[in-house]
Amino acid sequence: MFQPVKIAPSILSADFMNLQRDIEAIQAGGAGYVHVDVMDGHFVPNLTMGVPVVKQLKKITDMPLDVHLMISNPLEQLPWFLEAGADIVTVHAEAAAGYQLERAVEMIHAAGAKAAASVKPHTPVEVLAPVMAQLDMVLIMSVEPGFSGQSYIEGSERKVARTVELARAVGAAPLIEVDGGIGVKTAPLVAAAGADVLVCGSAVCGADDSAAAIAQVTQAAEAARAAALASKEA
Ligand SMILES: O=C(CO)[C@@H](O)[C@H](O)COP(=O)(O)O
Ligand SMILES: [Co+2]
Repeated sequence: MFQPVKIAPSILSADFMNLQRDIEAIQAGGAGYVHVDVMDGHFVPNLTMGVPVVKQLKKITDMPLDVHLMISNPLEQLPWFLEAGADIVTVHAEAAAGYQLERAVEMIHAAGAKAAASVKPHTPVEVLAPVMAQLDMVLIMSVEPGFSGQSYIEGSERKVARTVELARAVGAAPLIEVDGGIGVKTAPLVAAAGADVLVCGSAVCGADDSAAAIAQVTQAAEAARAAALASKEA
């Protein structure tokens, strides 16, 4: 908990006709990861990008590719994304019932990538208990997955705090990423609760100056995190 906060700009809000330009801008602005939202039109009611985009991104940036799979039957497609160069792969608990989530984590690790699991807003984070000790990252959705530009669901920060507790209870310390409606106003809430990685779509890739936006969100998050830490120590 309380590692330096990193920003993972979601390229879903980037200008696809100028994607390389946008990637260079977020890298220069200090982004920690490139967040790639893969949607299949089935698990979520939207269709976005897939393996070819991950392959091309790998050629133009050395920022870690944080691939958020919002797809049904993730075990079928996981090998494709791993082969394409995904550095962190997130699988949704709702799409990987029973043993499938454990299997997904094994497959990701066997390929040398980092494994993450995500829960939608109405799914309790407790469903991740069977794999919590193996996870490199937990992704808490603070909007219903499917679209960028939605408003942060109030109270999502409580789920972040709960995730910290659950992880600690099994002696684990996965990174905690929060995704959906994160910007200067909401970043402080989740950072104070223990979030390490903030996905920002419209607030960063949708901004005129993405580097300035990264700096503003990071500053807001770090200030809240420092205040939370100070109040714990007091
Ligand atoms: O996974 C998703 C949406 O399903 C996200 O990564 C969004 O793309 C983030 O966009 P903003 O809410 O930050 O605009
Ligand atoms: Co996402």
